[in-house]
Amino acid sequence: MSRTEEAALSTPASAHDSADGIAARARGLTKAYGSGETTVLALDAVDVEIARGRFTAVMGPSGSGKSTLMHCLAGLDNVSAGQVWLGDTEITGLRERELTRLRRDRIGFMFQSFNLIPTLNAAENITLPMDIAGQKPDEKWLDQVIDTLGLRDRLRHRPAQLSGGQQQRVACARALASRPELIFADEPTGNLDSRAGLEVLGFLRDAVDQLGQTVVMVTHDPGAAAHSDLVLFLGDGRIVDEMARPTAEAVLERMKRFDVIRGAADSEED
Ligand SMILES: Nc1ncnc2c1ncn2[C@@H]1O[C@H](COP(=O)(O)OP(=O)(O)OP(=O)(O)O)[C@@H](O)[C@H]1O
Repeated sequence: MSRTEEAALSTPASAHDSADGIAARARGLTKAYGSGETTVLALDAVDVEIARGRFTAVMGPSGSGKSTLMHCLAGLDNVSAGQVWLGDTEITGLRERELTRLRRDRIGFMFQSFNLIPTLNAAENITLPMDIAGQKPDEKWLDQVIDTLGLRDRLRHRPAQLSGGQQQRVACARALASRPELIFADEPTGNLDSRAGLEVLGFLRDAVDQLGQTVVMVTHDPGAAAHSDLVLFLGDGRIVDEMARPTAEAVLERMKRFDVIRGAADSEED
């Protein structure tokens, strides 16, 4: 392991927050679905920067554009207008093959459904994306991820022999295994009971604080968002607010204001 890598492993998140510490960026990001009268503007000229080495949560009412934002930032979906960069690479305009390689090499994904392969054990599931890509895992890094996630004594177990929380931890380790520049997590606690959910949030937090990773998490849960460094609030396809060092109470209060606006709009329609 190089000195820089060693330093990155032991450097607190704040030290990663340098002027050039932008993991992903969008300018004028616009995404429309459909055409003509049925067009839905899911993202409306969004400007956003995702700080490197930080944990960012994305919240907002249902249909506000959270998943679309995540998909466009991750190059999973093409944009209608605007530009997206991953680090210094502009991904808007890349061909599908280049995008696939970029996603594989530089991005980790965690979804609500763990997407583990039932016939493979935990260790095999963790390294599967790298095996498919023909990459050799950095064993020291992998060891650290496995220990941080407390999976050492579960590596030979198949998904069916693991609890929901343990399965999500395996999915978390899989997302971290190739040491991606950016991890996108879409409702990673959505299918877990509150204890297992808390565990996974703790591990995402550790991935940022102890491993220097960058995490972007879409969530509906103010308690989950409280584990992040910064919450971005989306409303009708725009970033309408942000909150640093969030608490569950403050996030809940902010979310209630969306309900008030929605309630007023509904009564106008009546
Ligand atoms: N494939 C699609 N075709 C048409 N409209 C879509 C498509 N995907 C999303 N939309 C619309 O775009 C808007 C934003 O959707 P998106 O899934 O990003 O919202 P969200 O904030 O993630 O919602 P939720 O919290 O309910 O998951 C919604 O109005 C949705 O109906």
